[in-house]
Amino acid sequence: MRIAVVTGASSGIGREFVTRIPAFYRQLDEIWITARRAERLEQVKKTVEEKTGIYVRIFAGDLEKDLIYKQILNRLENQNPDVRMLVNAAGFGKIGEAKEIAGHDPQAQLRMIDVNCRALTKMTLMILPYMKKGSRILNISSGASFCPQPGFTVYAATKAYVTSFSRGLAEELKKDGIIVTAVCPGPVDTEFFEVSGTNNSKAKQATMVSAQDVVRTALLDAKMKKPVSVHGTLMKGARIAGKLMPENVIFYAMDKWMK
Ligand SMILES: NC(=O)C1=CN([C@@H]2O[C@H](COP(=O)(O)OP(=O)(O)OC[C@H]3O[C@@H](n4cnc5c(N)ncnc54)[C@H](OP(=O)(O)O)[C@@H]3O)[C@@H](O)[C@H]2O)C=CC1
Ligand SMILES: N[C@@H](C=O)C(=O)O
Repeated sequence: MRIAVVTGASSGIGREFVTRIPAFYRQLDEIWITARRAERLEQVKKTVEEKTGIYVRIFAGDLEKDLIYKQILNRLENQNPDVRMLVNAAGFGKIGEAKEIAGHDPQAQLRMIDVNCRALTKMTLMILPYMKKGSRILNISSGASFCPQPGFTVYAATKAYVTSFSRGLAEELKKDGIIVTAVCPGPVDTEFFEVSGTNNSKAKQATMVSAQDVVRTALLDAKMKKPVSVHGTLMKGARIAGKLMPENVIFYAMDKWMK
């Protein structure tokens, strides 16, 4: 049985992947989707099943808790599927200085590390034994992984982990023919900014792209076995600048970017 697994499937980038994966892998038997909001997952299931005929299996639960992994692992052990694609899209950010955020919500940034880094790593390591030559892992990182971002410090640090983890893993898995792509978008028009807190940044609003465009680029880049997928000229430039610019110039630019 050939399957794809998508986390963060209840909205935004993850949901967009679920709708596009059937055209990417035409011989899938099932897509397994996960997020906390079960009713949202039901809507995604209905839409995708009606459109493609592929069975969508729901795992509703919180990636900060153990139960969801047990449920998925149980199913993996019972069905021994060939996982063609894993998309780790679940994640969130909180805008603000680290000390400020900790002052009104002491757990928020630790939870961010749990979901953005720990859950992504745990899911990847759990599913890897079920992947074969030609399987793909897409980890949704961010342009925020290109350099430190004061005012979004912990979030940017979690995404630096995701990009680094994905690039290292991509090298390790080359011998097995498994392709890993870190997807690094700039601002994307999703519910992300409802969760992250007010997005006053005019630069972000002016450069916002759609989840459709980001996912289309990501799937093409994964097809071409690229280790990093960056949608759009601006973010491609930001990636190069993050490598070449002196730190004081980067921090000046980040200050403007966040305002
Ligand atoms: N939007 C943007 O500007 C950018 C986003 N990204 C990254 O893209 C990814 C997807 O974000 P995006 O689609 O934009 O945002 P959304 O808020 O639309 O989607 C986030 C998804 O993550 C799931 N999720 C969050 N916390 C948990 C949890 N504890 N357990 C299980 N699922 C969880 C949510 O589901 P539910 O609430 O139902 O649990 C939801 O499906 C994230 O990793 C984000 O960091 C990267 C660059 C830019
Ligand atoms: N890239 C976006 C989040 O990851 C942002 O800059 O807000």
